[in-house]
Amino acid sequence: MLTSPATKYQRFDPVKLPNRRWPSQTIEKAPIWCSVDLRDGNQALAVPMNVSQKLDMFDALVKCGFKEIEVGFPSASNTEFSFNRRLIEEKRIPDDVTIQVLVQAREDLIEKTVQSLIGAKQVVIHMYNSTSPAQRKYVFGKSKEEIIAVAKNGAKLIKDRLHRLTESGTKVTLQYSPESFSATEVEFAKEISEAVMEVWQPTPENKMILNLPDTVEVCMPNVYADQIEWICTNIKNRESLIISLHTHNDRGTGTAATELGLLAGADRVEGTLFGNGERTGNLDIVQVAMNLYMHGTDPKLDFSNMNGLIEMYERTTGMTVPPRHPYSGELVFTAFSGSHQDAIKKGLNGYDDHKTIWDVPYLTIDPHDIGREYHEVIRVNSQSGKGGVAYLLESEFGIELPKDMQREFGPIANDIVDSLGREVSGAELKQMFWKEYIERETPFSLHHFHADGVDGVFTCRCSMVKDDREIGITGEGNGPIAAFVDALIKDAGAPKFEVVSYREQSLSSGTGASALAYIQIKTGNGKLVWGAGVDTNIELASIKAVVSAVNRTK
Ligand SMILES: CC(=O)SCCNC(=O)CCNC(=O)[C@H](O)C(C)(C)COP(=O)(O)OP(=O)(O)OC[C@H]1O[C@@H](n2cnc3c(N)ncnc32)[C@H](O)[C@@H]1OP(=O)(O)O
Ligand SMILES: CC(C)C(=O)C(=O)O
Ligand SMILES: [Mg+2]
Repeated sequence: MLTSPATKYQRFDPVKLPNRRWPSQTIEKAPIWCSVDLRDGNQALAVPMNVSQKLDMFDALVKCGFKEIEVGFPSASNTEFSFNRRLIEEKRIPDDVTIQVLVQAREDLIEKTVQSLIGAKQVVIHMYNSTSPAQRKYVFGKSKEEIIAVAKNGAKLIKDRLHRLTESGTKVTLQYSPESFSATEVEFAKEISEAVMEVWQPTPENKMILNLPDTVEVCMPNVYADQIEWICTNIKNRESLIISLHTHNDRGTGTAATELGLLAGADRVEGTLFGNGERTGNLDIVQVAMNLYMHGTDPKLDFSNMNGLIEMYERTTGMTVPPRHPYSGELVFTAFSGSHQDAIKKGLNGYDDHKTIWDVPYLTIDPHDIGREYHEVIRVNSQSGKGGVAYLLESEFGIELPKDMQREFGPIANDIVDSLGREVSGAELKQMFWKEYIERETPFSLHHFHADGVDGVFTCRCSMVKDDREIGITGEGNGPIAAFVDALIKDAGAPKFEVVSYREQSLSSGTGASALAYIQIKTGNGKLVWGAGVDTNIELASIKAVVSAVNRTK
């Protein structure tokens, strides 16, 4: 039996912040982004990336527009160290990109980290130690004062070595993370951060980064926002700090926590592509950036080749992007269901007319903006309706079914798709359409048709096969179609009917015929039936459409 949660777990105490301001703020501009793919993402992989995979990813991150990239934990392994050296020695870091490295507050590790950075143009040295009650108790077995001493000592060890970088021209920014910040008492997080600030002495001209991680997501995003606002309001010398967010996704709200944290006053966001990272992952930066984009704010990151980015990510990390992953997943712009397809199709047509503000139902952004095609948007299975079927026929083959004919063919296609029990392609739908309308050759099939006339009086002569027997028929009317209808009823024994609707269209090359005609007839007992015919000759296409409609009355 499951333990009662009340006896095993406890609610996370919210921060006391009665006059919180973040709920009425809006995000007006992109934050400073820092990708931690090559460190936090990498450390969470069963098989971490090798140097060449890390180089590939580094280049891709630069291409997306990241100006700050945490490239690794150089004291962790030879791979991590030599990756840094290759980036620096091979001059692979663009002038406007800063590399960031992570290190614990330990002397040997700090020493190695500094060595790994010699020769770089600009770097962020990111030091962390963990501060929550559970970490203090279990991992370090230290009091609050002793944990502060670990942080101050690490900060000093770094400070003492800075001249080795700055003297050779490297610009260094310092970053401190009270790891497990969101599970730490805010007063203690402030105290330890201020202790590090005392050592590093940041100024408004030479700021340090204070990164406040939701190392393990333990609370609701509004609580994280309260914590961030509390720190922003209460910490000394706020103007000398760049407040940075670093969320994980244990409760599934990493994106929300980051966005609310930005409302609460943060300046900077750390995260990874597609949310790779420890356990349930880091914040997915693509999501937050695209959320800004869909509100009309330039995210200052370029995800216009989303498929290329996914290919690189999957190749280098061995991870996959789930099909429902916001913005990037394979199915996130796809509608299978009928009413959604109908609305999207109408919305896309409407957008084509005005081309101003994107307002297509069910699509948060224009899929083209991230390099996706419209043919991925509407896909047909048994949940689909006539709109989806018509969309595929039109977008893939230029077949523009009259609206009323869509109502007739939609359910026919739906029954077939339902019995197949799978998704169908546009080509299969075309085949269904051809079988249902164009290839209907019994009981009547046309062999030869000829009509001539003047001043609204036409005569036609045709040969047909009826029930496997060749017959010749003639008729008269005010046009070739009317003459043919007369011949069919009078000489071929077709039941009485009249043509009530007619449309024709030309087809693009490659479809095997240049004209497609649609005819709707009304039989003697009032039944409405559509027919369709194709031919290189438009007159013959319409005559064939009449035959198709008559054959379909049975
Ligand atoms: C939330 C995060 O993502 S933090 C980043 C985590 N990333 C990584 O750990 C990846 C890279 N890490 C590594 O390769 C290794 O852990 C190394 C090289 C950093 C250290 O290796 P080792 O010293 O062999 O082992 P290990 O990590 O187990 O060391 C733990 C010790 O460091 C101490 N420690 C842990 N974090 C810190 C810190 N930030 N500052 C100071 N000491 C720390 C622990 O208390 C523990 O001390 P103890 O040995 O007295 O119990
Ligand atoms: C090192 C820190 C910033 C970290 O990755 C975390 O707390 O999640
Ligand atoms: Mg992390």
